[in-house]
Amino acid sequence: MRLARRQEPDTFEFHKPTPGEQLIHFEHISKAFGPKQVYDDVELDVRAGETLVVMGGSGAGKSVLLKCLIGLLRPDSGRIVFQGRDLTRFSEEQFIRVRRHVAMVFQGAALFDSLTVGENVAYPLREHFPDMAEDEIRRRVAEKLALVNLPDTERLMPSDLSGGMKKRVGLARAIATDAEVILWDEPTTGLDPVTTQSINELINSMKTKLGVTSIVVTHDMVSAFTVGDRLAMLANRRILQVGTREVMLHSTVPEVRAFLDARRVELVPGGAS
Ligand SMILES: Nc1ncnc2c1ncn2[C@@H]1O[C@H](COP(=O)(O)OP(=O)(O)OP(=O)(O)O)[C@@H](O)[C@H]1O
Repeated sequence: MRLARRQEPDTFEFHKPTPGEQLIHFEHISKAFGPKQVYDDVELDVRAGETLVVMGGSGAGKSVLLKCLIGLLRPDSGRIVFQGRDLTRFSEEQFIRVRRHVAMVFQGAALFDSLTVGENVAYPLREHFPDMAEDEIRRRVAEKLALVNLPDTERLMPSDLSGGMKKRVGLARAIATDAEVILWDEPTTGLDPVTTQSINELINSMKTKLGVTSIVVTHDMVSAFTVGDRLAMLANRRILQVGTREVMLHSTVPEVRAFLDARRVELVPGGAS
């Protein structure tokens, strides 16, 4: 049934994209907090099925970009176009529907401490699908926990978990609704190398097995160059350069060069592919 014109602004339907097509476009985004100008004319596109890494120094505005995409913050001007729809004009109610398809894995996992692991993962299912049967919720929770290598942990409490396990529960919760786009805010910060590697592998397997599009914000250049199909450098209130690993490794943009040299990216095993 075709919706009446007056209802159109209240709907948000995700259409399965063709891999590689433009999915999201940040268009002339500006944002300030009081006197602090965080963005001035940010331009960035995200393609369906890719992992796009956003890198930049502390306070550059990487997390704010993700928060603008899911409506937790609003740009002052510009548009965020998602499959042809301008999200900056969306109401909170519409963003709730967007968040079914665009899930964020928050820095520090942000689990509910008073809920079991199982209830944490079930939370978005109960929120977005109030009519879903308990059996189906249990099945999906078990499936997602298995996917993040934490099978049979439903009854544990967050306080029983290590930092890496909490991150993985946060991921299971983010993917519970089968979101097509996942936003990762510092997914490997503070993790040991083995857990970091398992998170990198998860990001890659979300893409290869499920066709998920990811935006990853990270300080961790090993992770950035392991998971990123393209990398974007955010600095001086703008996206200064976007490119493949190879392009970025050989960047001649002074800010990008200085950022990468300071992190010795050339020494990253497998970094230059
Ligand atoms: N809700 C807010 N209110 C006021 N200022 C904010 C808010 N959120 C972010 N900022 C400011 O915006 C700037 C960018 O923040 P953001 O968290 O995006 O940085 P970041 O690049 O992710 O940094 P980090 O790598 O340290 O997490 C910072 O100066 C921050 O203090």
